[in-house]
Amino acid sequence: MTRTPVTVTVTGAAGQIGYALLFRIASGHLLGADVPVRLRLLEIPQAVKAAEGTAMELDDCAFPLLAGTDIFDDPNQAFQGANVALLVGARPRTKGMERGDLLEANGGIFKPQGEAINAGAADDVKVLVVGNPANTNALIAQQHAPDVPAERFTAMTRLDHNRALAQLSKKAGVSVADIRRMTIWGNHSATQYPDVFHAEIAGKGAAETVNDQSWLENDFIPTVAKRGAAIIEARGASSAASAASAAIDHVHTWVNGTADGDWTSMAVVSDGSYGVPQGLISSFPVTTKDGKWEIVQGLEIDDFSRARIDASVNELAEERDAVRKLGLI
Ligand SMILES: NC(=O)c1ccc[n+]([C@@H]2O[C@H](COP(=O)([O-])OP(=O)(O)OC[C@H]3O[C@@H](n4cnc5c(N)ncnc54)[C@H](O)[C@@H]3O)[C@@H](O)[C@H]2O)c1
Ligand SMILES: O=C(O)C[C@H](O)C(=O)O
Repeated sequence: MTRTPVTVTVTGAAGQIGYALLFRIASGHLLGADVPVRLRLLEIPQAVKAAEGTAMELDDCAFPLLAGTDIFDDPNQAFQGANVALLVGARPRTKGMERGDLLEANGGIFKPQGEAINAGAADDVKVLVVGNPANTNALIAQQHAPDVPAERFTAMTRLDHNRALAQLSKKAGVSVADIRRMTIWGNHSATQYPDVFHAEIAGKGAAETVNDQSWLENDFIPTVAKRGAAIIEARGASSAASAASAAIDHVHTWVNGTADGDWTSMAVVSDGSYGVPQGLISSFPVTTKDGKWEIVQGLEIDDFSRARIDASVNELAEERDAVRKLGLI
């Protein structure tokens, strides 16, 4: 193998998403089947031993693309030279706990991690925040990395996007591969707005094809938006394999590009598009090319969609104000 390995830092490596994620990164699903990777894992001191166990298993898989695994309990070391940073480690929401309660618990984690990325990551670093509340955690990290271009900080709504594809494909009796241009707007929370009004099924408008406004309003939107809570209720733990799979999809699409005529959903720093206040990390329809994303412009937003986008964006603004009050940004 002649190519220089890409350094991928994963936080929360000993957690349940970490366990579902690391093997797929090491086997080439994150960056491509010809791209060697070097893993740098970050855990809290109490979980380092468990991360070492996972690293032993990674060794035992004999992945040809895996150039090595190092484990740290210090963010400054873990993010050293990172080309891709997956910020997964956080406190997961447990039964009965609201996401808002997580702000204070998790905010403190993302400030030092942003600083460490600023200090030591590679010039081309791409950051994906998975740990909840993902959008606002990404904002905190981004605000503490002034030397890294803001557009390199993203948060994950790809799981919501994939959930929306799955629900629509079932309703329409088509494969997910037949659906294009799905959009998640706003926050990765129950206020998110999964929007099918620009989506297409086999080239035709998805909303017209389904032709069931009551299903869209009363079934599709709440099912997608509350799927995280439904998984917690059913499993007694938050989604892990599907979250890991979505993280792989997010970075793979960011690096390798969206298909012609299609887009994806990513929470990215707003430039004011669609009335989303500048600076908030909000989910938008985006295209990607050559490792860069762009917000899809010019979509018509009707009153139904406008109200839902505004509700989710208002929640993001409230979260931003709350972390500002806590001195986290
Ligand atoms: N954005 C999404 O779509 C999405 C989907 C599912 C889960 N999540 C979130 O992802 C996060 C991780 O979920 P999980 O199920 O893997 O949780 P988990 O509790 O199984 O694992 C979290 C891991 O993070 C570690 N950790 C805690 N603080 C850390 C720190 N400061 N630095 C490094 N590691 C740290 C913990 O030791 C633990 O091993 C949660 O916040 C969860 O809510 C997000
Ligand atoms: O922890 C959660 O809120 C659930 C998670 O974000 C999910 O969408 O599955």
